[in-house]
Amino acid sequence: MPGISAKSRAGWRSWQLGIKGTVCRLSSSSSTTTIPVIDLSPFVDPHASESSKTQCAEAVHHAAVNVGFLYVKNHGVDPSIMDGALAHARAFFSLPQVVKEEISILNQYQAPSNKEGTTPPLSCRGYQKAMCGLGNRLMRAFSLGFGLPENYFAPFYHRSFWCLRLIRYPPVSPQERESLSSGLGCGEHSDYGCLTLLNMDESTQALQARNTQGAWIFADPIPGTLLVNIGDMLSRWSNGKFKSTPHRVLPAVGKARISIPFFFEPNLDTLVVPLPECENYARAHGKIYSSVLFADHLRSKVTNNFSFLEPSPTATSLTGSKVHTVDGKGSERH
Ligand SMILES: O=C(O)CCC(=O)C(=O)O
Ligand SMILES: [Fe+2]
Repeated sequence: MPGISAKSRAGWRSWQLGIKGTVCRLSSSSSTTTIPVIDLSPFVDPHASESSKTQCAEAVHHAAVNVGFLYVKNHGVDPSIMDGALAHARAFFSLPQVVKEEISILNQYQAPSNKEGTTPPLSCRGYQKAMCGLGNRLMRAFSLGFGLPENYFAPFYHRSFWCLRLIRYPPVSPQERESLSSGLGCGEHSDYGCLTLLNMDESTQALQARNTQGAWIFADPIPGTLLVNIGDMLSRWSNGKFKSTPHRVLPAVGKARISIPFFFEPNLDTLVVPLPECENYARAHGKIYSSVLFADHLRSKVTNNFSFLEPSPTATSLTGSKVHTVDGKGSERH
């Protein structure tokens, strides 16, 4: 999830080339790098062979370690679900301002429940289920990639504290696009959770990821794929081995852009214990991470990033029976 205050990291290793499978080759003036496109069908097909799963898990692992971003194709989410969500978002954003403000994050601390007259994006149950399904498939691939049992992460995700966000970037003039201080895009940040599953409209040259050479690389939509990126929490879970790559969004000239990030997170009460399987990596890079309760991690990120928030409850009360969330979604629902 984006921080409102941008954060950057120094000293990133260069993204490496040469991952197996299809590759989307993207160039910038100072470097060439790739965001791999990975076929996730072995984790969709219940009859897939173990060797096809292992191969796919290796590709996913490689991308998470070296790039922090990957496209997935044959991911098991029906295209009509993805397109339907974009259509809902478009319909919502074209509503009168006064209607949209009813559910403004500034007007309430918890998302409204599905009440009479609810605007279209709140009927998002099917989308949420599809994204949680995809998130679980990816976590199975990550488990195998770490050399763990395929269902290692399952107990941490059965009450995922997911968050769905609909974003519209208003169109800008060429001058405003040049001026990053216009505030109309999304500033450089890394996502603070585990996995972000991004559904974007057809606009190009908007989302950019920063490689270790500091070059901004466009991550344009590829039909039939979803873009996945690793967040800070999963990076920490992997003892820093997975990259939580900084990214940003430039506003589009003359045309609004819609994007729908789905933040697939563990249960709020998950104690994230950095994986011993990655300790060698952590030692070699001079940093061993400590365990953290996901609720504590989330609370500290959210309160740092959203200045309008009042001091939030303690972690212990957050993990209790009633959860409030600032992003309009919470857990305990599936
Ligand atoms: O709109 C996008 O393409 C990305 C948004 C994003 O990075 C975020 O919400 O964390
Ligand atoms: Fe982000």
